[in-house]
Amino acid sequence: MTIQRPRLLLIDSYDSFTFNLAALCCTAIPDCSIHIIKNDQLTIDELLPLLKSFDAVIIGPGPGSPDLPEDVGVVKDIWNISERDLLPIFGVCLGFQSLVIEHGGLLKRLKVVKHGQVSQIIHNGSDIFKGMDRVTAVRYHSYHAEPLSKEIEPLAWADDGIENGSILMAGKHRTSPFWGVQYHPESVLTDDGGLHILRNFWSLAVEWSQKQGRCLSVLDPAAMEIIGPSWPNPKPSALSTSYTRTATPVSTSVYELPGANVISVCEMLGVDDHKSPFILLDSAASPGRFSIIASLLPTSIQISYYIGDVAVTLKSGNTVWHEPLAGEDVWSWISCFMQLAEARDGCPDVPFWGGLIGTLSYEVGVHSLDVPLRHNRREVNPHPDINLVYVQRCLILDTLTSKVYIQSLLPDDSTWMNDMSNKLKKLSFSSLNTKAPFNLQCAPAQVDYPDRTHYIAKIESAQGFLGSGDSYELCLTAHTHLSVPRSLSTWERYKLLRRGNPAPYSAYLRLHPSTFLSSSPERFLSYSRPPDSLCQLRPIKGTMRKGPGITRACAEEALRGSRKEVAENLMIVDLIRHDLHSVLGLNVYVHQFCEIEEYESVWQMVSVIEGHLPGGFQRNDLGWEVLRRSLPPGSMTGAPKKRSVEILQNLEDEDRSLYSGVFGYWCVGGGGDWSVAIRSCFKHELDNQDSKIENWVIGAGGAITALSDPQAEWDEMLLKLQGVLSAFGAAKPRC
Ligand SMILES: C=C(O[C@@H]1C=C(C(=O)O)C=C[C@H]1O)C(=O)O
Ligand SMILES: NC(=O)CC[C@H](N)C(=O)O
Repeated sequence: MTIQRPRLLLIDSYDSFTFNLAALCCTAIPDCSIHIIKNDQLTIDELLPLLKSFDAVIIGPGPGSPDLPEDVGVVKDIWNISERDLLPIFGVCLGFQSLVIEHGGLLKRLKVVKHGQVSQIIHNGSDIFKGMDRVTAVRYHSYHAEPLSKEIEPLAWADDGIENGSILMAGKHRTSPFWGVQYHPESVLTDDGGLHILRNFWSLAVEWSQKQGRCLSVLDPAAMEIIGPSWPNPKPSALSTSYTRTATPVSTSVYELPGANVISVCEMLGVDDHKSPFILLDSAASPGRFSIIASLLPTSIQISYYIGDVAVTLKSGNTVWHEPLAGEDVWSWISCFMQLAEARDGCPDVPFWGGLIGTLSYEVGVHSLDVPLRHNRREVNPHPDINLVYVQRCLILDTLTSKVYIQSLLPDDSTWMNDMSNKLKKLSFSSLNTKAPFNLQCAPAQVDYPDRTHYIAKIESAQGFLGSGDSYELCLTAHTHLSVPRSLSTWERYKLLRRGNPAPYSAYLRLHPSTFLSSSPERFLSYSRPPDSLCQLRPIKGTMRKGPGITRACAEEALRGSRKEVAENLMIVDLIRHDLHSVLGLNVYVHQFCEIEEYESVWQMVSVIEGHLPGGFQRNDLGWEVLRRSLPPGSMTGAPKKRSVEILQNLEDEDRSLYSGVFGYWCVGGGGDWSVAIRSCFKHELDNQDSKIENWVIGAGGAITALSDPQAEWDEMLLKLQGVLSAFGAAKPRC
């Protein structure tokens, strides 16, 4: 006799914590398989026959109200299934609210909403709380449900004191096998209230099913077709596995060059030739370590793509051609390109051997969430959404060991490599220290700041969406436009930015038709080379100005000690865990939670979330798949991501474009590193022509929560602008 694995169905209401819940279920119920569907994927009539093949249903959290069919979809109907279709169901937050109100309860708004707040849960130690003592749990809700009939039996409460009084935190149906919790069992800061509750639910569910003599039907292929495979389910490689390829060998030579600095190497490689593209990913401050400088050939292939195009545009020298996507998406096209470019035998000490480097716009992520883009965007935003160059020769500077690596993917490239090594040896590094003064006169820019009244009105309107349960946190941003006399080259401008605001993820990317300068402190996603790839994300939430007397201890008290700041960070940590779990399955953990890190002009509160790609996976594009499924960066949207992005599309006045997208690389060895495009500026080449003025854009913003003070958020936005404005000789904005 074969023993059937427990089979769960998770109904997702477009939340950003769903895969955390799936991971918790899989930990609580060993060897279970879990299928995830969206709440609007099937009608109740389509769903009913499928339920016979499941042991239990989990109904996840989500934005909006359990009263609105467009927010809860099929969840509204599931509580009314007939006696003979009954099966155990567990609802979380929106799912729990729905359970209560569909059984005669009342939905109310909290006077003080709870987003990312930890509460003590008061319970009587019975039923799903059996064997549990003190429970602290994280809450993300604007509504709460009050049972009015005897059908729902309360099981737990939180005491919100004068804010909201006593709020129902858990309950069960008196006769049907339905349970639910208002808090989030899957949050990283929920303790025993997570795993233990789900284990108890499962015991009660099994007990109920045995009593009823409930037998599971097989999940036939037709049903599998409808609900899809179980999670996790990494997409198969975009390239047919029957294709055999020989990986390109990487040639490397290594030199110890104490004092080697990025600026002089770039100048040696011809950065001053402004007609040609140039690529520098610059670790200009800790914790950055390696700086990557491409040595592009006149024929280096540039790949660009605008959302909506049916082909990718390639350019090599003066030749431009288009490769049709042929029904695939651009992600798969790039994935195939990189699988064909796979390389081997590079130096294991360096993260990049060659590969694609460039930018992905914020709207690439918006589009992949299926959120509509602005209609006229191509007329007003001329920057490509994807803009990458294929780097076959590069120099890597290791700031820790002072080693310089010369690398080439081209066959028989020893002449170039020898030439490089001779040139490097001739550079007198000591005299070119980057801190040495250089005399750049920067004519002041004319700065068109966002309008304060307008921005504050938007903050208030964002807070309206937090009150209505549509979002738990919204990262609101705006562009500042600069008109600058054309007195400095973009490279000189970068040197000013780097000196004023050295950052771990600095960059100078001159990639026709866009020029992008970055002093970003935020890594989005890095993935090391397979096999045994490690994915790491480092979201930042919590920003404090540095200044006299503002020590690390002050920053720790103001950021780590603040309920508001920790809640903002926690929400993004939970969201990023979900993004990572979505592709990687169970192996995701929080490596660092809310640590204070020091940057040139600000203190930042940073968390680190890591995950392993499934063991034995030899594919070199799984990191790319994580990137595809995780954009836009959660720290730049808020949670739940999809609804928050929809709201922001309406609240913000223009495309974010390169700002708050990502920039970085995908190495031919399979690793990658992408940073969040913040504390950066960009301009379009069209602008480079005859006018004496050039136009730059700087984006800035911050996370708005229910606890935000609009004036303080405006000041924080100006603070983030400041580091970049210093490279434009612009007057300090008034805070
Ligand atoms: C929105 C920006 O930064 C984001 C918001 C932060 C915050 O709210 O503290 C911190 C880093 C970024 O994730 C920006 O720099 O423009
Ligand atoms: N996390 C949730 O499911 C939230 C439910 C609902 N949107 C609320 O805000 O109350």
